Amino acid sequence: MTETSVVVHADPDVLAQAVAARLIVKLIDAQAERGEAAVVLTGGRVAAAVQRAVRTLPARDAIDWSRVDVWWGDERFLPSGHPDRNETQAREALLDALPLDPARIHPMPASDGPDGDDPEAAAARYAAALAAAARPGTAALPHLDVLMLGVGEDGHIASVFPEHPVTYETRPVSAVRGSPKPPPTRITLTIPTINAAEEIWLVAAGADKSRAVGMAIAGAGPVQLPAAGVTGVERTLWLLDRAAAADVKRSVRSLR
Ligand SMILES: O=C1O[C@H](COP(=O)(O)O)[C@@H](O)[C@H](O)[C@H]1O
Repeated sequence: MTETSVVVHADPDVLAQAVAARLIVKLIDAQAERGEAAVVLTGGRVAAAVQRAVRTLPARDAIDWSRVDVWWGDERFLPSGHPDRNETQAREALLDALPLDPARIHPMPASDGPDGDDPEAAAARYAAALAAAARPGTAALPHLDVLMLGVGEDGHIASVFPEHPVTYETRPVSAVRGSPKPPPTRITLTIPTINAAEEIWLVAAGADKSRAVGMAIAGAGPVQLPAAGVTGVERTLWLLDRAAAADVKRSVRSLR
């Protein structure tokens, strides 16, 4: 039975600190239970703030980072090291400061990677990497303890944009052409893959997110508002600051 909760924090800084603390505990618990942990990162401003907060929290040392797999929910299809790549952001904000096993860091391919400037081939390559990490006898995905998502002003999550054909995609990973948000070419996990994660955390801050967040929690259509279409296998958690939560009914908020 999946559980959905909405947790509201005072401001973006408190939100980032609280999500970082929550993520550290989640990874500690996953390692205690399974011996390893897997997190799916997202890009964007709140994600970067959370990543920086994890770096500064001493409790991060309670995690055996050599047994953490790091995946991405989406990527801007740009050359390796480009400052707008979600991978570059995460490496600078957090990953470069951690004793991770390089073999367990799984960035989405870059546009100057093994498939060149071919996002469909790059998406297929990432799907193959996910399948290769799946445990024998399970679906073509590894166990994903927590998958983090930002929420766009238009209600997009990862690189699944409203009314875009990718909202209907059933393959595990998709190229995205014609993204309404730059850059136009991206790679994304699709909704069915996102929904295979044990927990999904949607993290949003700022008044410009309030309309999309309010409509998604109220149950909008997932094609019109992709944030409305995600549900973790065990848990879906909305982690918001007060401004982003302005249009969320008080009756559905679990904490303030
Ligand atoms: O382009 C993207 O945007 C979303 C949201 O970013 P934000 O800065 O508004 O928080 C992000 O979740 C996604 O990973 C990224 O590619």
